[in-house]
Amino acid sequence: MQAIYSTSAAAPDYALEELRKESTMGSEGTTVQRDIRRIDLSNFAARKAEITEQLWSAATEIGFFQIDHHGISAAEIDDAFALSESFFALPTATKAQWPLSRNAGWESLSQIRPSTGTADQKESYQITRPRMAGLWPSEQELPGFQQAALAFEAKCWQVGMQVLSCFADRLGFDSDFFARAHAPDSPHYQSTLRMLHYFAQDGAHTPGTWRAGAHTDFDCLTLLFQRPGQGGLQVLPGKEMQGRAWTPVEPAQGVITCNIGDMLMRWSDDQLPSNFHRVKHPAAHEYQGARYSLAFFCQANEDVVIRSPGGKYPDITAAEYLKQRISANFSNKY
Ligand SMILES: O=C(O)CCC(=O)C(=O)O
Ligand SMILES: [Fe+2]
Repeated sequence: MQAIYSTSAAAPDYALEELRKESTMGSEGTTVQRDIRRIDLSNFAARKAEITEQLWSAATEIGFFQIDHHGISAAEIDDAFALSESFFALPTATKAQWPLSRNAGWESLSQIRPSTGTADQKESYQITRPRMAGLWPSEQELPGFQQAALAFEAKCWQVGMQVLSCFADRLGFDSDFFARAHAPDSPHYQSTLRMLHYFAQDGAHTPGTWRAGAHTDFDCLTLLFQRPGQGGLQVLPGKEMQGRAWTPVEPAQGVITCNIGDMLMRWSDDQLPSNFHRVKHPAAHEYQGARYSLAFFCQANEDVVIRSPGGKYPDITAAEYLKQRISANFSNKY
């Protein structure tokens, strides 16, 4: 795979500070255990003030955290993984009918992170509601897929908006501010459900490659589902970024790992830090099989203007913001 970007002297001149930062993050670094906070969302309406305090301190101090009792059952998560596995089991020629464009459709070995300059060793299928014309498997190819995938996407949206409503309260916006900014019935909706399949490890990996190279997410908030036994995710807390000491996030049944993304970092005048994360190849003594994960990216609708309370950054529409980030990862895919 030809690298488009490298981290050498020829590194491109990125317009956004977020991209410049990312282009320096490709090195191996070290690993260190850190406590990963788990926040219980049960009885959300009655406990919202308490949950908000816990989310806010985890998000401002660290930038990633886990939630449980969030309203998506373990069985629903298992079903979503089964759906994703059935999709990736389709023949390559079938999946190639639905090529990725603007966060919708299928790609394989095509995402080149500014941090590494090499392609992630994975395939993914992304669902962005208004952009799916011609990109769904037919009922013959995968019966019930579209309906089940959209139902799961809607559940993720609900959870994402609950968490964001807590941040809205603390940022001085009204509680529904982010739900309006991510309104799913708008033609400008651009939140994305991403199914990911990291290939089984077949011998030693090519040096310099990653299952997913180090990056911060482009969005406001990411909900990430992992399968027990299929680890590899490592995170770097925003405030401790300079130390390059990565922390493994072990998968746990029913739990959602959450990241703050760059869009919300900007929207909060940097109060809520995004954090770098990556997916490493399994070590020789670890499970070598395929890894599946599911990510839901809360990305404000295209027509929404990102204007932070303190005005630290100039206004930018969510459309323009994502366009710059996606263009730096996928050549000609926006
Ligand atoms: O698969 C994972 O665990 C992480 C995926 C990820 O970080 C992404 O797609 O942005
Ligand atoms: Fe990510």
